[in-house]
Order: sequence, then C-alpha cells, then structure tokens
Amino acid sequence: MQARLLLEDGTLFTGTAFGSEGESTGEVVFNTGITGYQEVLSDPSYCGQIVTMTYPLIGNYGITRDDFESIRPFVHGFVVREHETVPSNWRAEYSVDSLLKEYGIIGISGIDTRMLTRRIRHHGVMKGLLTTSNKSVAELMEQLQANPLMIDQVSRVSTKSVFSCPGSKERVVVVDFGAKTGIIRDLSSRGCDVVVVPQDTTAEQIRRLAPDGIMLSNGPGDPKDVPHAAKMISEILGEYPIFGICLGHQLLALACGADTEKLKFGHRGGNHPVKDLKTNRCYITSQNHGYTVNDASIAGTELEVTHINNNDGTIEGLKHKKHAAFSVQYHPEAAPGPYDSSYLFDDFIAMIREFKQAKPALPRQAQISAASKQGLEPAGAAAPASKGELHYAKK
Ligand SMILES: NC(=O)CC[C@H](N)C(=O)O
Repeated sequence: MQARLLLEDGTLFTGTAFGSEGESTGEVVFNTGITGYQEVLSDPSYCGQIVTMTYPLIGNYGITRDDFESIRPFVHGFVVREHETVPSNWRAEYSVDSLLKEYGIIGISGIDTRMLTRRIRHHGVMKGLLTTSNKSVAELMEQLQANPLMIDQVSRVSTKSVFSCPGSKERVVVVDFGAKTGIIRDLSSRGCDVVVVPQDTTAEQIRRLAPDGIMLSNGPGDPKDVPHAAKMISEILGEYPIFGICLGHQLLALACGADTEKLKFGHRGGNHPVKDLKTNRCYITSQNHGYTVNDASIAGTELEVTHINNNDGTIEGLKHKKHAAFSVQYHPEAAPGPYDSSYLFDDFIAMIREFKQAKPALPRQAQISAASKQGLEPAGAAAPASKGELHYAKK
C-alpha cells in the first residue's frame, strides 16, 4: 500500500505504508541514531511528533518488550528508508510493523530520508501529514494547514497516580513529565526508594512523601506548557536536592527565572558532544530535544552554566549557585545511546548525602506530622498505588 508524507513547505514524499493505515499530523523531526529505534519509539518525549530515522535500515533486530522506555509508543508517525520485515535477533519478539499496527501508528518506508532531513535542517522542524489515503495533494495541504500541532503533551503521557519502586536507600521523588524508564532504572540500581508522582503534583504533596531528593524527568513539548511545574519547583528549591533531565532541566531554568526558546531542528541522536566547562572534558551524549535554555537569560539568575554543546554552543548543563540543584539537557540514562554520563546519577546521590549531613532531616514521621499540622491534605491523597501500577493516558 502507498503512503505519503506532505510537509508544510509543500514537499511531498511517496513511499510504502507499514504499520497502521490512516492519517496523522505531527511535527516532523529526525533522529540520527544507528540503533535504538525501539527506545525512540517508546520515549514519551516524542509524543505528537513524526520521527524520521536517518540510519537507512530500521527494524533489523525487531522489537523486545524489555527495551521499552515507557508503557507504549507515543510517536505520531515513523519514517524510514528501509524497513526490515523479518527481524533477526534472539531477543526479537515481533517486528516494528506489528508494534505500529498494535498502537495505530502509521509508518512510511522507501522514501529519501536524507533529502527529508536536509529539508528539515534547512527550513527547521515542520508540521507534516502522513497518510495512506488517496486524497489529492491540495486536499491534504488544506487539512495539514487546518490541523494544529499538539500542545500540553505532558498531561497525556504523565502517570495519573503515584506509584513506587521500593529501595532501601535515599527516597527520590521522580516527577513524571513523561519519564523514560531508564531514569527509574538508574535510581533503582543505586538502591534508591523511588516514588513516581504525576506532573501536576504540588510542593505540599511532595513534602508529604518526605523525599531525600527530587528528580525532574524528561518529557514532551514546550516547557512553557507546564507552568504549574515551574511554580512547584520554585517552591521546593533549596528544601530538597534537585536533579533535572531534559524537560526537567528546562523547567528548573524557568523556575529560577531563566527563559527557554525553540531550536531550529533540535538535537536527536546518540552522538552529541557536550563539554563539561569545569574539566574541559567532552562527553558523547544521548539527546532528544527541540527546546533549549536561552543563554542570555541566565544573567540575572542564580544559575551557572556547567556544560555546553560542542557543535552549536547551546546550554547543556546548569547548576544553582546557592541551592543543591543541577540539571542537564541530555540523557544520562542513555537508552538509547552512550552511558558516558551515568555518573551524574552518582553525583545526584552524593549531593543528597551531603545535603543531609549539612542539614540533618527530621525523622520521617515527624516530617509527616509537621506537614499535617500545616493543614495539608490527608495522607490518603498521596498514598502510593500498588507497586508497578502504571496509569498512562490514552493518546
Ligand atoms: N527529552 C525531553 O525531555 C525533551 C524536552 C522538550 N520537550 C524539548 O523538546 O526540548
């Protein structure tokens, strides 16, 4: 069956359909990873986007449920040069084609993805319409112009209820803006007592969980779509050590008075070089973002730039000058991509321990009853659901 991809600038690509049939609008972006397509497909930060893989052969090692980075894929379309229908790997459970069919996602193969990527690099990210219909190009263009891009993706992908991944060490509250499983995996593997909370959790509700540290997760869309999160962060800043990743990094910046802006075509792939300004060392990082913290807006805040991108000089890491808080624009949890930056999770835990030593916390029970005395909601409101229970909103 034929599939077509129409871009806002009028470029039309005709290829072969795979996955689901139908029609879908989204922001067309490209990812330069050679492997890792299943982590890309299941990364909630791609919610609402039509993802093009620049590596020419996709699907050759199939799909393994264990490699998912969330409960389901959230992409609005998948574009590849060549799609492998017969995966060959001992871990493969099924093909990319069946995955896309299962979740109603349209795929297009057999198009010149190099040309598509050059268009995006030249023009910037664009809206696109992916279709398996026979409608005329004029009709499709009218439809493309009329369909708005998705906003408020965070509320669609965040968990709806609190859940925990128990551990015996530091209690880390992960604010789920569309968290990749890798973040939870990295914290759990270090023994952390992880409690995952919805994106709209308030500072008061977080205090009731008596955390030792707060992890602000990655997530889709414009950080300015989540103003309540920036407010919550500004309220807990200084009270608990904070570590922000990607959207979490952008939200920490907004909470501290800095600004964010959209990049022309973003950074998506597994080989983005980042320089640590303190050591001058370069790390190869995994990235997936379309927004960035505005450089000039840092002046006048209490933030300090710790890392920059070697390719375009954009901000890649921030640290608060007074409070225990730092963040990175890239993905230390990798998945997919290099694990060079996983030491940042160790730095976070070291920061929590240092913070605790400098400011010994009240015993947990005393913290909770102190919070109750301040007239906060009854404990039931924030009680964790049973272990491993996930409640993701449908697309
Ligand atoms: N991976 C992320 O957290 C992405 C952050 C944000 N949605 C952006 O595109 O910049």
